[in-house]
Order: sequence, then C-alpha cells, then structure tokens
Amino acid sequence: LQRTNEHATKEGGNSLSRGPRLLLATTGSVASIKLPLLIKEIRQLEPRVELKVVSTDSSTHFLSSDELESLNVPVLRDKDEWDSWKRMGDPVLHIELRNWADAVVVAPLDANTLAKIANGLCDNLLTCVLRAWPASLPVVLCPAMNTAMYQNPFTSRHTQTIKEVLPNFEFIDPVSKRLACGDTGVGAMAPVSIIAERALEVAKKGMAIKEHEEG
Ligand SMILES: CC(C)(CO)[C@@H](O)C(=O)NCCC(=O)N/C=C\S
Repeated sequence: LQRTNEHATKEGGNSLSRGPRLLLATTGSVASIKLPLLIKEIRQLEPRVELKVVSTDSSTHFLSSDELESLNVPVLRDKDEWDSWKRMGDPVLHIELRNWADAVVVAPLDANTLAKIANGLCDNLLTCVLRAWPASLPVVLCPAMNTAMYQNPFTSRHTQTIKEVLPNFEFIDPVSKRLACGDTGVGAMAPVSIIAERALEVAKKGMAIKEHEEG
C-alpha cells in the first residue's frame, strides 16, 4: 500500500517545488525496446521531470526486468493494480496515476491499444488511466506497428475517432524505416528525440493547466 500512496499528490507542495509529472506508457510493440533511450533523452532535456512508467503485459515481452530495474523509474503493471486494492478505502491505482500525472505519453502505441482507446475499452491499467483521463490534460500517442497493420483501414478509422472524441489526445505519426520483421515501410515509431521534446512540452503544459484549475 505504501508504494501506491507515493502517487498521491503531496499536500502543500507548491507548484514551483516540483517538476512536471510525466506518465510514460509502453504497449505490445517491438518499439518498446526504445523506452530506456526515451527516458534518458527526457531526463537530459529536463532533469526535474518526475517519471512513472505503465507497461502493459504485452509490452513486458520486450522489456527485460533487470533493464527496467536499471532505469531507476517506477514501472507499474496490471498486477500492481490488483496487489494494491483489497478492500474499500484502499487506493485505486489507475485513479492515483490519473491524479498524479500532468500528461501521458504512450510510446509505442500498439494497434491493440489504439483500438481499445478508440472504443472506450479499459481492460488493463493503461487503458483505465486513459479512460479516466481529464479532458483538459494532454496525451501523446506514438503508434508503432508493422506496415501491413498500419495500412489496415481500422488504423485510420480509430485514429480519426480519437481525434474527434478526444481532442486533447494528439499523435506523433510513425515513420518509414526497417521494421522488426525485416520489412522496410511506414510503421516505425517516430524518433525518440522528437517524442522526448514533445513529451516535455505537454507535461509542462499539463502542469500549468492543473495549477490554474487548482487555483
Ligand atoms: C523496432 C524498431 C524500434 C527498430 O528500429 C522500429 O523498427 C519500429 O519502431 N518498428 C515498429 C514496430 C515493428 O517493427 N513491429 C513488428 C513487426 S514488423
């Protein structure tokens, strides 16, 4: 329980005393291997940033646990939700994270999670955070998938739906590069440098919005 309380906003901490709070998320794309690079880049740009990571169970195939340990960042998984709630009054992890973060960056966003967001599905920690996410705060989605998957009509339909229903969600589109399966084509996650720069911009914007809302 102690672990999850750390997500609660610190009472009395004035806004100048904290850096932007960024929730990074990885999903079931090979591009999840870029998480350590993304974290390093973000910390170089803004050493005061506070980071937490949510990794879907599919994503864990691409992230070795000892590599995650060395990242020196809390990585929350679906099981953490179940470990931390036993009875009424216990913290609800996806709400704790929703209240803690100034912005969310999903890098990489796999086709499955794109489809879930577009249809309001929330069957894991990440999609529950996004389903509860405030309309006033930013989310950045970085799709990454095989070209054939990216060209499937559902990709553009789901993307368009999200842009219409959730205008505070924005996309950093994939690029054409050599993919994990050997193909070369559109579907590779955008460059880490671009994602890191945008991640900090939206985290600072989210922090300012929250300060304004909290008065
Ligand atoms: C994996 C990485 C990061 C290597 O530079 C790049 O190719 C990428 O984002 N690929 C998109 C995901 C992918 O490849 N999918 C799986 C089957 S093709």
